[in-house]
Amino acid sequence: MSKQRIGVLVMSYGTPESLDQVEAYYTHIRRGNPPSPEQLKELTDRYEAIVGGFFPLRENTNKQVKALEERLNADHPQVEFVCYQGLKHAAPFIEDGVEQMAKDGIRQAVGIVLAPHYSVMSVGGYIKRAQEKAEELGLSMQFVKSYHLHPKLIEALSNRVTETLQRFEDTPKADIRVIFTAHSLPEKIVEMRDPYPEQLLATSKAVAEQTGVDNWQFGWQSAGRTASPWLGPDILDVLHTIKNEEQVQNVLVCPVGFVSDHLEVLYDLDIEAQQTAKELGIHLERTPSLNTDPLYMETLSDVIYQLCEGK
Ligand SMILES: CC1=C(CCC(=O)O)c2cc3nc(cc4[nH]c(cc5[nH]c(cc1n2)c(C)c5CCC(=O)O)c(CCC(=O)O)c4C)C(CCC(=O)O)=C3C
Ligand SMILES: [Fe+2]
Repeated sequence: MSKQRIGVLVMSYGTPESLDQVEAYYTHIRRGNPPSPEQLKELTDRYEAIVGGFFPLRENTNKQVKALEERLNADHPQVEFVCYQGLKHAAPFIEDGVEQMAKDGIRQAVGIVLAPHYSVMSVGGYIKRAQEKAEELGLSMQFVKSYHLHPKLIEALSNRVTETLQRFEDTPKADIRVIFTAHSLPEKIVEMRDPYPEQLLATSKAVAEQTGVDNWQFGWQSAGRTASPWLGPDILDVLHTIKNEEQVQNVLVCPVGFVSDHLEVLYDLDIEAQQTAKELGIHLERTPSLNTDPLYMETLSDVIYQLCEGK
């Protein structure tokens, strides 16, 4: 008898492949509205600032998907797991991934997003698109919605916090403010009783507990520049406030909402927040991204398998 075959749609944000694709990418994020020349230049400049217009998210997602497929098949040799990529704003799009599964004759499929926290505006959007395409093709799919408290995820993040605290050398731990961050979303999600802020706080609290960190807080980052308000306080404002009101001089930023090196980490934190910290005389460090951390791959493998087993 042949092995049971399960298709896994691994979804991620997506990034351009080259600088000339930035406009199409940005237009897609803006739901078909092309950016103004100023907006396009501003985004292109940010990509150029991070390692000279290289798009690390592309390679990182490729590596994560490959590592996850290997992990799943090593953990469960009785099943054949086949991973497909589905990106939100770049090719291969979410719909392309679902279509490829159907073409390959996949009968059982699950979907997961490379982002641990659920929001109807983020993960919810990925799932909706995959679900719609799957229904159109008569493929039945199940989805992992969040995995923000999985013990191996907490362990992976805690290891990074503990290791990065060493960079402050002789500074007592109590004098280092740990700031957990995630991508901001429009404030209206709060009225919608969206679980996103609560899940992010739960992850932060679990990591703080596991690392014995008492001096911590949460801050938002990378808010959109639109007329409607976004969740705050923003990390840049937090840096000003804690320096001016509490004389904090050492900050460790841990971006718990992101799992990969990309623009939000390499630009918004490493360039923009670092610049603000320098101006304020704050020593700022950031925890390394998870990327293909084996504990992160095990987290994904576990939650996918549990879903397949109906646990
Ligand atoms: C919740 C969330 C995550 C985390 C969860 C997840 O991973 O899904 C995330 C991740 C990412 N966001 C990314 C890039 C961008 N996001 C933008 C704009 C927006 N993000 C939003 C939300 C999120 N975004 C929202 C509500 C907007 C406003 C427009 C809209 O309503 O959709 C813009 C437009 C310009 C700007 O505002 O900066 C860019 C370039 C990249 C890729 C970076 C790279 O290429 O290296 C990544 C991983
Ligand atoms: Fe974004």
